[in-house]
Amino acid sequence: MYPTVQMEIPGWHPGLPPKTMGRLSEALSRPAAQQPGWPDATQVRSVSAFLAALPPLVTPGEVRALRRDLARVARGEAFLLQGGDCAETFAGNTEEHVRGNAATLLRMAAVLAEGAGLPVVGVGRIAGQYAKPRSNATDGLGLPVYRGDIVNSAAPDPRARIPDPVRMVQAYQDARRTLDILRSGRSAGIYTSHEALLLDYECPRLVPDPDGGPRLYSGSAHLLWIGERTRQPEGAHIAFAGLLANPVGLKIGPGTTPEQAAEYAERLDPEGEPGRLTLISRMGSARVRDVLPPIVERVTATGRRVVWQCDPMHGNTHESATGYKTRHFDDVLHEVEGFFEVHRELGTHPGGLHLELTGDSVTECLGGVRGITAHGLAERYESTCDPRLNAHQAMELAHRAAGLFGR
Ligand SMILES: O=C[C@H](O)[C@H](O)COP(=O)(O)O
Ligand SMILES: C=C(OP(=O)(O)O)C(=O)O
Ligand SMILES: [Mn+2]
Repeated sequence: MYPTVQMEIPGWHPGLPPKTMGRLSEALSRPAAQQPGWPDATQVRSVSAFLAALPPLVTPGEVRALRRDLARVARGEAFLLQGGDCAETFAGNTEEHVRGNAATLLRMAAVLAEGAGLPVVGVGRIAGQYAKPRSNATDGLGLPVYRGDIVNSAAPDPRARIPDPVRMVQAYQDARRTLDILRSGRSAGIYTSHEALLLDYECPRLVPDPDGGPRLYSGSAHLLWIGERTRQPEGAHIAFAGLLANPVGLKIGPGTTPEQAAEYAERLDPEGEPGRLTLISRMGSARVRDVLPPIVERVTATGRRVVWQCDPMHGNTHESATGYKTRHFDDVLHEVEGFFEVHRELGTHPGGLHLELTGDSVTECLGGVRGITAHGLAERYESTCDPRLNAHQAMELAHRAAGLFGR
C-alpha cells in the first residue's frame, strides 16, 4: 500500500462560503493517497494561493452542458468517447500534438456515431492530464518515480525528480494554452477531463455555484475522475469528488465488489441524477465477462442511471519481451467486446469508451493491422507513462467497436 498523506487544510480559499469551506476542510482531513512529498510546505501554500486567484479554465455553463449530455448517455440516447494521452507533458503539448489528438477523437466519434446510430459526446484526456499515480515510489533506476509534469520531471536525474510546486502554475498555463488551441480549431466541441489526483492543484480551482447550489464547480476541467489507486472509500479523493457539481468518473478495477460499487454510486450520486456518475470499468480482457455483470446488476438495482464506460487499456498492460510497458491491440479489443457482451446480456447501455490514444504515429501498443511487434516498439515510443494507441490503431478500434452496436 502506498503511503497516504494528511493534506494541509487551506485557510485561504477566496470566495468560498464558510459552510462550503467546512465541507472542503472535512474532505481534506481524510488521508490522501498518491500525493507528492513536497519539500517546502510554505512554497506550496503560496503557489496554491496564486492558483486560486487565476481564472477558471472551464465555466459552470459548460459543465452544465456536459451534465445534460451525460444524462443522455446514461439514458441510452448517446455514447461517450473519452480519450487522449496517459500523461500530457509540457514539452509534448505542441499545437500539432493537441490538434492531432483532437482530430483523432473527432474522427473516431464520427465512426462510432454511425455504428451506434446515436450522437457521440467527445471528451479529451486533455488540458490538465498531468498528474500520475504510480505503483512504486522508485523507478527501475532506483530514482524517485516520475509523477507527471505537474509534480516532477521524467528526466533520469535525482534533482529532476524532486517535486516542485511551481510546476502546478506551469500546468495551469499549459492547460490554458491547450484550451486556446482546442477552442480555435475544428475540435471546438470537445470537453476536457483529467484525473483529479493532485489535490493541491484541484482545490484552488473550486468556485461556488453561481446559482447558490450546495456543490462546488471545478474550473479545472469539465469532467474529473478518481483513479483506481485513490478510490479508498474513506479517503480524501472520494470525499473531494462528492463536493463537485461537475460530473465525476470513477475507475473500478477487478477487485471491486458489487456492494462497493453500489456504495460508490450512493455516495457520489446521492440525488440519483442520470449521468452524474460514470463508472469506468478497467477489468482486463480475461476478467471483464466475469467481474462486470454482478456490478452492473447491483448498481442498476439501486435505481441509479450511471454511465457505464469501458477503459480497455489499464487492465491489459504488460512488459514486452523487449522491455517496454505495452498493451496488445487484440486484448484491448477483446475487453471492449466483453463489455458490449455484458451489457447486451443485461439489457443495459454500453455507454462509452475511455482510451489512451494519440494522433501521433507512435509505436507503443502492439498489434493492429499494421502489426507492431515487440521489436518495433523502440521505433517511436514517446509516452512518459502508459502506452497509447496510435492514430491507426485508434481508428481501427473505433471501426471494430462501431460494429458491436445492436449485434
Ligand atoms: O496511468 C495509469 C497509472 O499511472 C500507471 O498505469 C501506473 O504505472 P506504473 O505501474 O508504471 O507506476
Ligand atoms: C491512472 C489511470 O488509470 P487507473 O486509475 O485506472 O489505473 C489512467 O487513466 O491514466
Ligand atoms: Mn494510464
